[in-house]
Amino acid sequence: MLPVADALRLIRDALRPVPAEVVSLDQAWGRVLATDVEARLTHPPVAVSAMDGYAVRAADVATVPATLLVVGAAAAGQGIARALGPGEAVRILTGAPVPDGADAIVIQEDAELEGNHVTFRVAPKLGRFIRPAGLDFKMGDRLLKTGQALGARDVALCAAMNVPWLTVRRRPRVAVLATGSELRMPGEPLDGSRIVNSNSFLVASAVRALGGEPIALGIAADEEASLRAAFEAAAGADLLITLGGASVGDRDLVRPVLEQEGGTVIFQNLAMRPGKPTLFGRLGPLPVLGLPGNPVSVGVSAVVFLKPMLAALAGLDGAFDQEETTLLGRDLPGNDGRQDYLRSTLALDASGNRVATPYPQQDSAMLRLLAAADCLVIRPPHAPPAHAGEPVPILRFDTAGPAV
Ligand SMILES: Nc1nc2c(c(=O)[nH]1)N[C@H]1C(S)=C(S)[C@@H](COP(=O)(O)OP(=O)(O)OC[C@H]3O[C@@H](n4cnc5c(N)ncnc54)[C@H](O)[C@@H]3O)O[C@H]1N2
Ligand code: MOO
Repeated sequence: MLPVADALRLIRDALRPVPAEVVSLDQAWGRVLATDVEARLTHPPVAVSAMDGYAVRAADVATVPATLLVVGAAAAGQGIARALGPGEAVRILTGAPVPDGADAIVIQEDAELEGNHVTFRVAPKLGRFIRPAGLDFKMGDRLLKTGQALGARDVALCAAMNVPWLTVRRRPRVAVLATGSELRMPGEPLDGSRIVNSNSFLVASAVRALGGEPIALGIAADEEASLRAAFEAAAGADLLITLGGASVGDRDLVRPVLEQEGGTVIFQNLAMRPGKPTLFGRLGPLPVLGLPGNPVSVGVSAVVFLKPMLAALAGLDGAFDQEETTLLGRDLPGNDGRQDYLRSTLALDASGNRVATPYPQQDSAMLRLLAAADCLVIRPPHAPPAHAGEPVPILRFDTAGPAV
């Protein structure tokens, strides 16, 4: 049985980022940059006022009260044509260009206007409330980097940098194939001991949440011809995920058919629970992840494998380090040789610490607890008994994308 960390390394070594495409800003959220992004302007382009008030020469207001002549008004995007002379002030609004000659802004709360004269009772410091040109960024500054996923703030920054188009990785296309003659699609008539296909929906939804594009290949029967046809339909995808038929039973055909078709198996059988029969291989250029059929194995694999795989296909930096640490909410017995992923709730204790509490029942077929869980507590192979209050590694379900 291969340790999970080794499996992740083999997966990382086998995956390459998908090609890039150009998208407009309104399609950019959640995408991963395939080039650095440079500012196409300087922001602010000129010195501007940070407040509503009066632009002055600080030296004219060094002794207060001081009265100056108001010679014009400046608003955002609309400066005044002439420079400020001695004894002069300009009415100025937030964001307006500061007139030449002015070197401080006095806010209007500290000024008294009478006719076209303004009196100040507070002496401003040199440069007060003036944002110099380029305070935010300068033309040519590289503010966003290749491999970065774009959140809402990043998209806004690109817009402010006057960059309307971005070169990003196209969404990885993930073909999803359920296998099992017992399976029916939700809503189909069910007879006998048919099972409803839930796994395809979990994986397709997770692929979407992780920035990919799922391709639904439906259900293959437990027959070689059916699997073969489905494998052919996956050509052109960036990744094929098969669900079920991964174990050692007579009807577990994913591996035999993959090998018959000239594919290779890079690993199978992991020291993990659930998810032991997980397989990773290749069919020509197509990476193949074979997950066991148990719905909980699929849910766990979505976090443990799918997330880093989609990150690697999208060229996302640093996404293989997803573990966090929280405190354990209950005592746990010592572990055997498989790394356990325990469905757990996450809550704050009375002191404000985050606490992860595993459910007492962890059967691999119980989808209900998978859906209710907030995170997975990781129990490394041969971990000694753990006590409530100890720090433990966890994987969260709710940290898919770059969000805001
Ligand atoms: N002798 C052994 N038997 C088993 C071993 C083993 O090492 N030796 N491993 C066990 C482990 S661990 C797992 S996990 C399962 C995985 O088996 P398969 O990958 O072959 O999964 P299936 O048999 O196809 O299905 C298992 C279970 O899940 C249901 N299922 C399948 N697909 C779906 C779907 N798309 N949606 C919802 N539910 C699905 C299926 O009906 C079965 O109930 O093997 C153990 N056995
Ligand atoms: O590894 Mo299986 O997924 O334990 O249930």
